[in-house]
Amino acid sequence: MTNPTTFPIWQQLAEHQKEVFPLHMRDLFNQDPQRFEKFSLEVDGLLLDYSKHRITADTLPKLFELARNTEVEQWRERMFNGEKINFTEKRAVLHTALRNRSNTPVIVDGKDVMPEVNRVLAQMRSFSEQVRNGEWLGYTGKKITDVVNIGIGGSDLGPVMVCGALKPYASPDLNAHFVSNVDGAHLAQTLEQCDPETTLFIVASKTFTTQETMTNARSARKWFLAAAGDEAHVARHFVALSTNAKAVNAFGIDTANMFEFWDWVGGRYSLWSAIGLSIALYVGMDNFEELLAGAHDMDQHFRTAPLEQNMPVIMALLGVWYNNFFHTETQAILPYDQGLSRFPAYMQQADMESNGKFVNREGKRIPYSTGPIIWGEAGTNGQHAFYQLIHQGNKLIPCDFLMPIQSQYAAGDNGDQHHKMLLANFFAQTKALMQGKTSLEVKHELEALGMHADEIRELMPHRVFGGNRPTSSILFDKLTPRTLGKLIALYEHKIFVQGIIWHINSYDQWGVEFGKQLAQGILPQLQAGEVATTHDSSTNGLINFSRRSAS
Ligand SMILES: O=P(O)(O)OC[C@H]1O[C@H](O)[C@H](O)[C@@H](O)[C@@H]1O
Repeated sequence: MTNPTTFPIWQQLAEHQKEVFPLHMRDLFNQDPQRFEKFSLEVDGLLLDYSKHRITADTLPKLFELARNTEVEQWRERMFNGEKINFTEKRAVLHTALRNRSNTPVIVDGKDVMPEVNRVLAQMRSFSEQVRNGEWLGYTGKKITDVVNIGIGGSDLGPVMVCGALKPYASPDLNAHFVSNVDGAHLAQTLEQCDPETTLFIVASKTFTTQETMTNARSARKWFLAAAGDEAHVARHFVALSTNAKAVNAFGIDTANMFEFWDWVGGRYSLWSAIGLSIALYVGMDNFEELLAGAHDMDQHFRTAPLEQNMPVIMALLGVWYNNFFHTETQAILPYDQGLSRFPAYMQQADMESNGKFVNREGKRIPYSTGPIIWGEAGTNGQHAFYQLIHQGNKLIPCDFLMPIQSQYAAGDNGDQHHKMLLANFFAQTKALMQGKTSLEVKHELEALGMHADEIRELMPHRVFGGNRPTSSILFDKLTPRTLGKLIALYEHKIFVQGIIWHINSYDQWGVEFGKQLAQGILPQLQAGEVATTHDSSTNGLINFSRRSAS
């Protein structure tokens, strides 16, 4: 069966939702003091508290049955074993091999990929160590002080997010910059901070054909050559991360300066590959390998734990519960950690590019909801912006709250206070979203302030909080490279499980191609300054308006 809604369990879940819907979590907590113990799980130092969800003891067993009916366990093995589960691109999906620290053979097309994976890791170690210890020098003999990663999408977001998160582990002698947008401002503002003599450019592109990256890389090369003069110096200042040796060569980067990866690494799953070179340079190869080790820990857990104790599976099923039975449309990711401020953006690509699909694996239009809209922002900032809607809007928004128990920073004498405040806000928000505030509580509160009864009556509806808003809390000791690796892999596997249940291919992204194709057609028209007549009237109108303004 390919349509999950045709399994009897789907219908049972829909019925069960009708029973659960009227229940309030506040009452569920009052009735069962063991709720936290029953609905929380600790794996390798990561705690997932899923007790603040609209579930009863009957909910997850039904969802596990759905997972079993849709063959999540079998598909999981297919992925780990290198089967070509990305069938529209005829590719295996093996980001797990990139961090396979136990080094067991992983076979693709009859060949073990591990020797190649290890070869590139060794190349990354050797290069990053040379740059960091000053053996690799710029063309005038100076040490590299700035690394500029030029890439976009999966060749940017992962390294940006990880470098932001692992800043406390970074070398103080090396700045990491990331240029992605084809808007010239991004490159120009970055180059203002760099000196051509001491800057290393990493051109990161799986395909090495992406318009934005190639344009930025060409402009960076021009900027560099304007100072360095001789083309021969390019070799010391430009390296490439790609699967496409031919295009790297054609661009003018010696393939000796190329760090390879393979077509079985999806762009949005590529930070574990050579695409992580900027991370290795910034925090050192030992820390990069710790990141891989953390992801490997999570891979082992995901692969071996029974569904009932499997953290990515539980997160995925809760997501399906809301998405398909409560018909929620979005999922917020709210890290209470400044270093993780790009984590929601990273997860946006990982999740939405993977599961934003409208046909199933047979190419049939899907009659049920697939991937959610992922969004979010670091706490506590978000609290002062959009949390109003989460608390009192009329949309149900499941939220993931994430936080390290210990900070990496002591902000002066007040250091501990900062972190305690952050924790207090985290706990308070999830509590408030769960329990809400009743009219009686509002009444007592306002009476205590000495407010007149008429005014209380008028204000009451505005000050009531419905609560019953679902949150997962993910706590961990400290945001170390290893923990970060686990966290990212946790979400990757959550996305995988949901894709299997929805019976879609989570590993292609044809939807991105269409806009790219059209842009390729419009660009020559803009360059030629032609009057546009061949498009719809809106597109013609916009192009022609831009011509007028440019002249
Ligand atoms: O690494 P590249 O080949 O330059 O691709 C960069 C990005 O481009 C595309 O638009 C894809 O949708 C992304 O998945 C990919 O990460």
